[in-house]
Amino acid sequence: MRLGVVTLFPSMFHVLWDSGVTGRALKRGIVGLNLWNPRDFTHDRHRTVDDRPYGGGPGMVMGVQPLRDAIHAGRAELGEGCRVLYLSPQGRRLDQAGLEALATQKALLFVAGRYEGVDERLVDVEIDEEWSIGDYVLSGGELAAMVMIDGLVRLLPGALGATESAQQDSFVNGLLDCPHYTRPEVIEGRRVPSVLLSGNHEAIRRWRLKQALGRTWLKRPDLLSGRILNLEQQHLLAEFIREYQAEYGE
Ligand SMILES: NC(=O)c1ccc(NCc2ccccc2)nc1
Repeated sequence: MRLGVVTLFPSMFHVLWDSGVTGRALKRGIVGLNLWNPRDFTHDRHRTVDDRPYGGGPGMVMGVQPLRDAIHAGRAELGEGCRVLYLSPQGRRLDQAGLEALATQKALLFVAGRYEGVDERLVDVEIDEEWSIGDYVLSGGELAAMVMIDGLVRLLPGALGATESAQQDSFVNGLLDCPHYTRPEVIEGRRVPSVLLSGNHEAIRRWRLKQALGRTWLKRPDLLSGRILNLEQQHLLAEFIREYQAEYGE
């Protein structure tokens, strides 16, 4: 998959090369990442990248010509089939299903807005999809783009080692993750659940599934309302609820 970002702060993206899953995927060529900075497409002495809003008011808008030229350069490099995504609070709310849909694309060009955003006519003409990573305002679209890139890369074949893919599975099947434990066996008098020390892999699998179902029921019942549970899952969740209510009443 080929990725591109149009951003006034390209140095922010260097962390993607430094760390873990994304760094390895980039080194292995599983994913490519190119950056285009509108400031490199300015022609005035001050390399101006912002402009005043029509209608007045506080704040500035991203200047049209440098941004448009940067987007065109990115599109030219990534190929005409690339989808141009704009990060903004007005966009479609990102979730795992959204990441999975985007991961099927051959090339994505993220446009990271700064200031008050981008001229609406550029959004209409240049942007294919608008995405939001949550209902809050950030100083720019860069961190939102990095969140999406991290989530996307993990879904590409070969990006995750055997160990990391376990974590992916837990949420991919739409449930919250089960609890995790490591040494020492006792912390502040709290022991590791004995099933995890039993070596009984089938019992451990069922315990982890039961915990994932139970925690989803407790913390995010909305994730359960939209899905069918198979017989084993129904049984394990019922068992969790029975034990929970015996323990905590209500
Ligand atoms: N919730 C998000 O995904 C998000 C994306 C960008 C952003 N800030 C940049 C910007 C501000 C206003 C208009 C367009 C872009 N803040 C939050």
